[in-house]
Amino acid sequence: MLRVSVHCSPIPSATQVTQVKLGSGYGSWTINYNRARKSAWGISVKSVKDETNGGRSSFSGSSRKIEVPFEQRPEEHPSALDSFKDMIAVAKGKKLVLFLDYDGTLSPIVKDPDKAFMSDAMRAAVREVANLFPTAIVSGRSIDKVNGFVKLDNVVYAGSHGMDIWTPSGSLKYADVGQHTKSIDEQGNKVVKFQPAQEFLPKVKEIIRVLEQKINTFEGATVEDNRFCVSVHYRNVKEKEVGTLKEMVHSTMKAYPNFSINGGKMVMEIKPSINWNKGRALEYLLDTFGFTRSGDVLPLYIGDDTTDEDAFEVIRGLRQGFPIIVSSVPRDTKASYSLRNPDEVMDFMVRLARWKKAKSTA
Ligand SMILES: O=P(O)(O)OC[C@H]1O[C@H](O[C@H]2O[C@H](CO)[C@@H](O)[C@H](O)[C@H]2O)[C@H](O)[C@@H](O)[C@@H]1O
Repeated sequence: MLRVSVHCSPIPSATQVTQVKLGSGYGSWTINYNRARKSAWGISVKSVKDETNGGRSSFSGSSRKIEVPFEQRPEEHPSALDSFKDMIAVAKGKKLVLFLDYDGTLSPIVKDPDKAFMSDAMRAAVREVANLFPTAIVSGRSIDKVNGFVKLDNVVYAGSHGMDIWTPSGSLKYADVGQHTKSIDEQGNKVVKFQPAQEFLPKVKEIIRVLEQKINTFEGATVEDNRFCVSVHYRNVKEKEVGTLKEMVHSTMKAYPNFSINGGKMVMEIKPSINWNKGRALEYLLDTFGFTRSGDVLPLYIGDDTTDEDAFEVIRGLRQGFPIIVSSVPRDTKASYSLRNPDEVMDFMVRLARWKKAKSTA
């Protein structure tokens, strides 16, 4: 008899995994979920024990992630492409505002963060929607970097996970939260910069210096300066060294109690511990776009990573709008819709633009 131990994140209730089937050999697994539960995602097989064989483990080593085909996507996160008609029916007569994350949303995830370029076709799609709807790019990167990738001047940018927002007008409503600085950009346009983590800048620079020295012993590890935040990348670090690298970062950061560490896609995101995130950035931007307390605004946020969840949560709280997760596998998320990858994001934007133009012509 084979007994399979499954590791789940988060830990499921006994009824959550309803059936486990083994395929031929130990490499093929089918796990059926209890779809009534929303959070049974991210299941991985930890071990297989053959009880006829003295209980010896037949599969060992690191746990194997089970990728559940998206066809099994629970209905509460339907495809935004398949649901397009329903979504535009809701959007009729309302004002759509677009928020787009960068890495993993507009550009595919690649090994080298400096080479996460977006395609020309994607840029054309973003330019097009931004001509039709107020559009913001909300990224964990520094504004300079994300601007360098996107290269569009008809969008507004929020970098450093929303801790650096550049808009034409700023929002006086948030004056007590952070500093507004007026300046002129390279094209000669007026820019108001909102930077609620200004005071942390010297410490951020210090953290970068310290971590850059310490990661030298970890081949493949890099530290990315995201201006008000720091990313420690371990995508290219040997698997067996990742744990030690993470411990090193956690122990280094004990000297900086005013900062927090969050996990992302093979990255540790270090951020000032202030009550500000991509969700609050979304609220700020809605305000600068002129939609505070507007009952007919529909924020549409597309993002792929953990820090985007704050924005999904805000949209859910507003009870109006579309939070969309980009993922090829089911995930535990606060999003209501899903798209599998940046190609689907592009298709979605193209359809959105086509719909808006057809509607305007009509
Ligand atoms: O908010 P985002 O725009 O999605 O930024 C989040 C982080 O994205 C980048 O890292 C991720 O993408 C890299 C390029 O594809 C990939 O190599 C890395 O493993 C991913 O974690 C960026 O480099 C980080 O600084 C951002 O915080």
